[in-house]
Amino acid sequence: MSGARESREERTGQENRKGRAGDTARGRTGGARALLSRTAEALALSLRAGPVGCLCSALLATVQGLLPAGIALLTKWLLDRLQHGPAAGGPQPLALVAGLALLTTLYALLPQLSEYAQARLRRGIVLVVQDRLYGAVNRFTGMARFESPAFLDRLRLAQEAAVTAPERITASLFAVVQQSLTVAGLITVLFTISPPMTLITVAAAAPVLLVETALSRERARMTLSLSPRNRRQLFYQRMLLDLAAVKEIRLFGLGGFLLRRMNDETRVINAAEERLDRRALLRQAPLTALGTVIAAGGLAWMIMAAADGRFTIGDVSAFIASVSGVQGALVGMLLQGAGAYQALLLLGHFTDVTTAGPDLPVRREPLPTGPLSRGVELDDVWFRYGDDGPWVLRGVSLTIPYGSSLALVGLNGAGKSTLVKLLCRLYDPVRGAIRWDGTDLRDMDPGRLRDRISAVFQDYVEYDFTAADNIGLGDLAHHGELDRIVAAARAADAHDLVSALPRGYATLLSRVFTEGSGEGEAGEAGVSLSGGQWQRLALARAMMREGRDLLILDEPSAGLDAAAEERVHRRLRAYRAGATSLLISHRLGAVRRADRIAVLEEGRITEAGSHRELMRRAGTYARLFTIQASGYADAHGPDGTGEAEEAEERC
Ligand SMILES: Nc1ncnc2c1ncn2[C@@H]1O[C@H](COP(=O)(O)OP(=O)(O)OP(=O)(O)O)[C@@H](O)[C@H]1O
Repeated sequence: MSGARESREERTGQENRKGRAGDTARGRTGGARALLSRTAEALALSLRAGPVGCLCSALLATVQGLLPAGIALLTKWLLDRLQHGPAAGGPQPLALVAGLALLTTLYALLPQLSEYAQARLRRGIVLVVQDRLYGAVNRFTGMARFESPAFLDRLRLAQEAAVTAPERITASLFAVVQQSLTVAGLITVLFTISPPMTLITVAAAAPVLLVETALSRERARMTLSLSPRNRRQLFYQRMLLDLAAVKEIRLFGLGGFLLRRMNDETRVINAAEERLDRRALLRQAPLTALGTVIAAGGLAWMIMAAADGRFTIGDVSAFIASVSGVQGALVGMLLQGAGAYQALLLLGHFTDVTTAGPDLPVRREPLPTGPLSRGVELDDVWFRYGDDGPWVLRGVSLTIPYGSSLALVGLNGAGKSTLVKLLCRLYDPVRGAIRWDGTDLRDMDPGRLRDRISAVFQDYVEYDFTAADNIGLGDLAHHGELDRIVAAARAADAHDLVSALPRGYATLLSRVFTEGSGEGEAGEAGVSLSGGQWQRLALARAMMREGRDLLILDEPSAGLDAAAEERVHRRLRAYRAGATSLLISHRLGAVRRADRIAVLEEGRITEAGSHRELMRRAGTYARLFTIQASGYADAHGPDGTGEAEEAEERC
């Protein structure tokens, strides 16, 4: 193996690894720098999502923050004026009453305005964040990350973060700004009255502040440690409501079992929360009492001083307003800060996903992917899903010459579908290479390569769209062309079944959505298809991709009845004639007419040749074929003897 090749293989291994796990190191820590950069990121996101909503929220927070100090000051002046008359100086009582009325009205109205501005901002953020997250996921060209439990876990957290975190961080920041201004304003008012009283006010708030700081850290830790349990709880919830699982859950009586497991998780979560709440109560109660004692002591001293004429009634009123105001604002700041801290940790997962590097290496200037003219070649391809996993493909060398059909046969788990994933460059080989007319797939743009391929995958998708959409999605450029959709349906033996649907090609195929439902309307239920009918639509979708260079059919007829299978394969043979194709099927009758048949056993090609050559060779293929053919022969005649040849023909 050449040095260049070795280093490419090393890189591929690393990329596959990176693809499976994602970039795990970044973003999940709660270090100060990471938190600061995430705060900046959340703010930038909010500004982008709704600059007006953001500025309005900031302005409202500033005004709301200063209002308590203003109200305390006006109240003090009013009381002083009432106590000492014009000698007290300052504005007229009526002006003070009017000022107080204005400020208290604002105090009542501004929260509603700021709720409106933040809801507007929230909607904008959801759109931007959704676009960013799913756009990033869509840019992953391979599928390793989608098959990695660690990355899927991260993706779920990122989804959660996308919905809540940026808005929570922004809202918390505004709230912290508002409460800081409240604290600063009240302390300034108090300081003008009495610097020692300012100290007493801060001292009264300090114990609660300390205990809340410790508790918010504990809460953040608990949320993180309970997150796997929360995810499992969600999994049980989903299972209990999942349409695909209903049959098994009912038949095997699994409902109670799943419910018990879900409740067990909830009990553990509840117990942990209960423990923390109890600790909070035990610590908060005495310290809150201590804070109150300090404040009460300060108040007693102030009243005595007021009796001596050193303070006015207005001073006493400002003191009472400030103590409760400062304490409330400080605790509020802490709670908001704790909420923001948790949201910032969660945002780390969102950042990880949206900034994850490419999962497969793509050349800066990919080589052109021309129309296939010579063929596709697998050269000593080795592949495994993880560095410590078993080899799934072990030195596979195969050629699909241009214009010919290759059938791949093998037992379950032999590696056939894996090979398909590699051909579509959803993974890269760990060793060896796959070449398209001599060009390594890794040197091509994956999008352009896939544009030249059509495929029916073993696990095809059932889209909750109309029948026409289900087929038209095969070629988005011609998605709305009914003639082409009908031609594809005919080629896949799906036209009659679609025509018989209540609204033909416009019928919605869904058990989840309803047809023709507008806002507030229930709409008609969509139509459900059988497995074999869905499979024919998947085939039609592949047929929609006219003029592609390589057709891959991975078990295209597994769910079809015998008559449909025969019709489909007849049409497929006509469709494949002259085209380059790879057919994978356990139904050996369907593969026998391929130009070449290769047998894959435990990741190795053990036999290759035409049907007749392989039957003469009497190896694995012949054995498997005979087993299947004899099944038909048994069914045909009472003793099954002398029927093999006839059965072979029928196969
Ligand atoms: N995402 C994955 N991660 C780890 N191992 C995998 C993954 N997908 C498949 N495998 C393993 O790779 C091996 C080959 O699987 P593959 O699906 O390619 O087999 P197959 O020949 O298509 O089988 P079948 O005939 O049952 O469809 C199996 O042992 C399987 O467990």
